[in-house]
Amino acid sequence: MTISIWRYSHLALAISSFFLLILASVTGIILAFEPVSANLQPYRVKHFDELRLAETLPVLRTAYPGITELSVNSQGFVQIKGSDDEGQELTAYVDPRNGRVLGKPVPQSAFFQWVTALHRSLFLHETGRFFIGLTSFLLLLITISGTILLIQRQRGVRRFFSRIAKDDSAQYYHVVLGRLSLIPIILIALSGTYLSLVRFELIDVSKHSPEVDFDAIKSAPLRKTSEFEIFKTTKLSAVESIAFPFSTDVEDYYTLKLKTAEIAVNQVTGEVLARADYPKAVSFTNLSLDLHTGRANSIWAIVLAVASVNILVFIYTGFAITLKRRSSRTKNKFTAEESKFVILVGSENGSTFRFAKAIHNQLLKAGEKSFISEMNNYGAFPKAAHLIVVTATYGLGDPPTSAAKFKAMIEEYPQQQSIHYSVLGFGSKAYPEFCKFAYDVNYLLSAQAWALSATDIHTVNDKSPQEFSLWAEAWSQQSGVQVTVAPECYSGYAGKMEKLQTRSNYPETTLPGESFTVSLKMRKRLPVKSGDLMAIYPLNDHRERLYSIGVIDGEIRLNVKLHEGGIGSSFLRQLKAGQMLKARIIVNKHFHFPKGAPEVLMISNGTGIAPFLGMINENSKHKPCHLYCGFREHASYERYRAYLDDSKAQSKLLSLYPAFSRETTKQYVSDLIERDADFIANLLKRGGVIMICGSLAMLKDVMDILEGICQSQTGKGISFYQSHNQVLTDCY
Ligand SMILES: Cc1cc2nc3c(=O)[nH]c(=O)nc-3n(C[C@H](O)[C@H](O)[C@H](O)COP(=O)(O)O)c2cc1C
Repeated sequence: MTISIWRYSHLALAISSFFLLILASVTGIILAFEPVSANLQPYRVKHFDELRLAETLPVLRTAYPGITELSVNSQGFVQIKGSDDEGQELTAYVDPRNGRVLGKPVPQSAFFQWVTALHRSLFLHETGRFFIGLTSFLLLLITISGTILLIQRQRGVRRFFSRIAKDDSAQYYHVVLGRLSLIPIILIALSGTYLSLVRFELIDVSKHSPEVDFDAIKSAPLRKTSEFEIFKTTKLSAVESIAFPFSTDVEDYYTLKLKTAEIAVNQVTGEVLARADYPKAVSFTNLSLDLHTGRANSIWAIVLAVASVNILVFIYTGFAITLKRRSSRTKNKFTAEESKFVILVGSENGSTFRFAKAIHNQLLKAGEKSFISEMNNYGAFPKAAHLIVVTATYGLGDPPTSAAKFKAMIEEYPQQQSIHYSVLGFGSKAYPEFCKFAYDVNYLLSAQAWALSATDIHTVNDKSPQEFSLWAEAWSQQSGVQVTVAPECYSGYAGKMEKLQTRSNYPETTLPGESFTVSLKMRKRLPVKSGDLMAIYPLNDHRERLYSIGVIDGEIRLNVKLHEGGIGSSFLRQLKAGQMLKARIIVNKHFHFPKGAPEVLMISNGTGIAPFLGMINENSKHKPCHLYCGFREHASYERYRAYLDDSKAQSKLLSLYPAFSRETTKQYVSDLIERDADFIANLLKRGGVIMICGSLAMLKDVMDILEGICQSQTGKGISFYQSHNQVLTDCY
């Protein structure tokens, strides 16, 4: 919740000041060139910072007896005023070491004058100055709120400088540049605000001249200027200006205007006649001017210019992010109460909403009553038959703002009828807790009495249209409503059809409810792996059926359960050896054999064993692999036994635990998992991976048991291991 308060403040401040910020930034970029070009002038002498007044004033007075004033600008150029030998007025930059004229001061160009006036006051005098001051202050607040958002995004101050995952270009650049230019922008804003307060006399910077007691002025002893103590100790770089005495009269004195004080110096004795220190605010004003204008240092001026360019980039990327977020808002044609399909979305930056909206639009097009909203708007859905939750993950596996209340609300408002739910998680593997919130939501839903799982949870890494399409296919198959990857999500996705040849199809006597195995030969070597999916189109129309693939000895193996009237299984069952088949291979990367894992535990029931048979075959490195497989009767297991025994003999499979649900001692695969709780907990602690393939009912039972094991033995929920890719599922 807090994140949204800072975000809305950040946005509101940016909206209220963006026009003036653009103007101030553009003019600021131009004005940064003035100190850069000024600093390029050759009027600052070598070792300027070391020069003392005792060295320079006598030289200048000798060279220019008519000198009345000396001033030092912020670039360290020494300018004198007075009259030359011929009595002509003289204004020049000089070398303070020898009095040599270096050049003539040129007034600020008309262009820079114009830009300066625009930057300072918008040509509106005091009113303009007020608005510019206010803009500086707003920039300060924007920077503060932006910094807080950045800290929240990075999950703590200590991670402020840790890597930023690149997942969305506008946001990525907004954040990366924000972090880079944070300090210069804060300084621009602070100094600008301060200078405005000074300008409106809200800060007192009044300088008082020193009060000289003329009665006390001494005319002896006569000292040389080079021996004046104050001149020996004062550096030229500390001076703003020096007024020379008009005459040799002892009552005429030197007036030294330094950066911090004004001092009157007896021209005969060199004594300090009086001193008036400036208030501290004067030093702050000078510092603010240096920081705000870059007048004293070309490199800083360039930094300021770059920071000003960045402000323009922030304005652009900030509004791009906002527009994207707002584009996800949608008006519903049907109410939550009357809709059969309810889509709840957890999205921070709008991209998840785009995908969810594509589903919603397709449902509406198919004539269905569909309702889409934020997850926080969870409520009663009396007519709903399907609930689709599409959510991103943020922070440490946290919900996006629009889903922050979901967990609490779901417990509070149980639905009155059964609803088929499906969870689709969006996330990025660049973060340690991949799609954690989606896993949490899936688990939470699975625990609700009214909720029936329509599909296994699916995840989408970096907005992958392919991964989205896997969910769409699985869900379409269950719901009977076709959902595809809409062009707004991805325009280039087109599944390529491959030609495969049937090698064998057995047993030939398969009856409905029983399973059979189809072996398919690839005409050319396809980059297919066990765990990938194969889509077939049995009626040559949009109707698609998906099967898990096991690859054994270069052949694709499908284990299929024959359904009475099932178009996919009936089609596959009638294939004869040698017959050709057109199919689409769908890469299902998240369910490939985890090569990096130290140990793998596979859990299946029924035909879910198919991908595992291939993975065991793939295990040439003899990684410890354990298979827990459930069947109805011994007969179904017999078909795989020889192969599995052989794999054990070759050390490709370490342990094998079959469970039979329709034999005299009824046992489910979940019973075996419960029995081996300690072993499973230790396997997870060692970094091992659990893979589950089979029916959704089996998945629910197994996940409930795994949740209990994980909570009691590791102190972490199952979603933690799911989000760390230690629990992989592919169920239907
Ligand atoms: C600050 C930040 C934190 C994120 N944290 C996670 C995370 O912990 N786990 C994850 O899987 N994805 C994480 N992501 C990636 C987002 O979930 C992913 O990009 C998602 O597609 C964004 O969806 P949205 O545009 O609808 O908000 C994070 C992204 C950002 C910007």
